[in-house]
Amino acid sequence: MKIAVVGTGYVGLVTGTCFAETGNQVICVDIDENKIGRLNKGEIPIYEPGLDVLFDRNVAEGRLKFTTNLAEGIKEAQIIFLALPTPPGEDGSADLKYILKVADDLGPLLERYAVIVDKSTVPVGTAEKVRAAIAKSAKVEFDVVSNPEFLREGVAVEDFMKPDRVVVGTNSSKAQKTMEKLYAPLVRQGNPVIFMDERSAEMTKYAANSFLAMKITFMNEIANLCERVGANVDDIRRGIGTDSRIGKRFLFAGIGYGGSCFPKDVQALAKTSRDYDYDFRILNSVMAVNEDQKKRLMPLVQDYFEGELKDKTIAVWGLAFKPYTDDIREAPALENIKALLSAGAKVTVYDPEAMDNVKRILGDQVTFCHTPYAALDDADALMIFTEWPQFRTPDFEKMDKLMKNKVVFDGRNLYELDVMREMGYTYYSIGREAVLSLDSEQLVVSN
Ligand SMILES: NC(=O)c1ccc[n+]([C@@H]2O[C@H](COP(=O)([O-])OP(=O)(O)OC[C@H]3O[C@@H](n4cnc5c(N)ncnc54)[C@H](O)[C@@H]3O)[C@@H](O)[C@H]2O)c1
Ligand SMILES: O=c1ccn([C@@H]2O[C@H](COP(=O)(O)OP(=O)(O)O[C@H]3O[C@H](CO)[C@@H](O)[C@H](O)[C@H]3O)[C@@H](O)[C@H]2O)c(=O)[nH]1
Repeated sequence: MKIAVVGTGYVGLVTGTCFAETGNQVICVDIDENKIGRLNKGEIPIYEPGLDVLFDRNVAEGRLKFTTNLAEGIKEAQIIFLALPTPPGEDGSADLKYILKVADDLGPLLERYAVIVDKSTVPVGTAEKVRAAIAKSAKVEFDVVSNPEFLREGVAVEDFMKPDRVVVGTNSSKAQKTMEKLYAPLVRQGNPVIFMDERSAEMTKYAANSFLAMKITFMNEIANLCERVGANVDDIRRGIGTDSRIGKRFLFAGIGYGGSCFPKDVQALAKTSRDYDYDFRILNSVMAVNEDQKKRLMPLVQDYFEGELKDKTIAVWGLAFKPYTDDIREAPALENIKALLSAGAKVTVYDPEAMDNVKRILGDQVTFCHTPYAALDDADALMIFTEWPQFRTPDFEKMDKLMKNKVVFDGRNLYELDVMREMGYTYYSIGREAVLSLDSEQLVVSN
């Protein structure tokens, strides 16, 4: 089939590349000339494992093309994906200006029937707005369907090519047939394409992300309680995750969820609820708890250094909001680094992929290091924010020689408590040890 993908960011690029891989002719459109220039030179602007192989093959075989010209991109398309940003507005609602602008532009350009697909995460009612915007000037028949995307960054290709499920919202049998044909190669593994009305499809995406954010937040609260009652959240995770009704995934306590999706989508669903006069109380708690969780380690750092961080050097391992991505949107590391800097600390950082993105924000306020060990040179403490695999089994002896103090504040629970204790490290993690002295704001964890 002939496909256009409008918006060549994370989702657009993966969608375009994967549909080219299943034999379609794909043109990706973006207004960012620099991005399209790089893509036309064969450069992928994001770090996403496994994307390069598919990208190179499909570009080389002529199935994947790029343009800044919307008219040229959609000219022959049977399906037009909108993979455009939906950032939070000031009131938390998803800002639809990018989507509705493209919808306005599309109307006069459509020359034949096409299925316009909302791939972006959009609130209930958006498909109707997109339809109305296109209809203002369209001279041909078209359908608008909702097809939310569930891929995770870092494993996006795998998620896209082997989806747990595909959700499509439409009342048009013609559009349904087109979407069935498009997704047939991806759902052969036995996972379904679930058809429903478009409002339910739009809600499904927010329900999925909010549920997962809630699941993580629940475990973060269990972790906080573990520190008070003297229990270990890792054991609780194993103890409850083996119950198939609960499931093992997304139960890892840590320094709070981040990324470009959970924070904004939970906010947007809360806003939709308010718009419909419904007080979605769980969502409000999820947001409030996550804000606190991101700050969970700072009181421990302050306490350890008796409030005196001035001229202390704090090494930071991990900047990306999670491993296998260079994405730093809503990354807990950033907020913590800013807190360290404003307390007067010097900060040395290492991340295998995300340092260039952080340089654009923090410039020379922190020292960027080429290895994790270089960041530890003369450091008074180490803080960990991302569970990159290389941080899991470091050379502790080497660390010992480099660091001034053997102190680790770990927001991802990477190391065994007894191993750290045996090696003489002072080790703080999330929800795994009893609290010795309990002042509601300034927790001191035993080690
Ligand atoms: N990133 C993810 O992991 C993920 C996963 C599932 C769903 N989503 C949702 O998908 C949507 C897109 O997310 P993303 O992370 O790919 O966004 P992104 O910001 O990485 O990319 C969006 C792209 O759209 C382009 N763009 C803006 N206006 C345009 C226009 N008028 N014409 C053409 N291109 C235009 C931008 O230049 C940019 O390249 C969002 O709604 C997001 O919530 C994201
Ligand atoms: O047990 C866990 C799992 C995740 N996280 C954190 O949760 C955040 C989000 O992680 P993840 O869901 O893996 O990353 P995303 O790429 O943001 O993917 C989410 O957001 C996408 C955009 O909507 C959806 O498509 C995906 O299905 C959904 O998982 C990150 O900060 C993780 O560190 C935890 O703290 N504990």
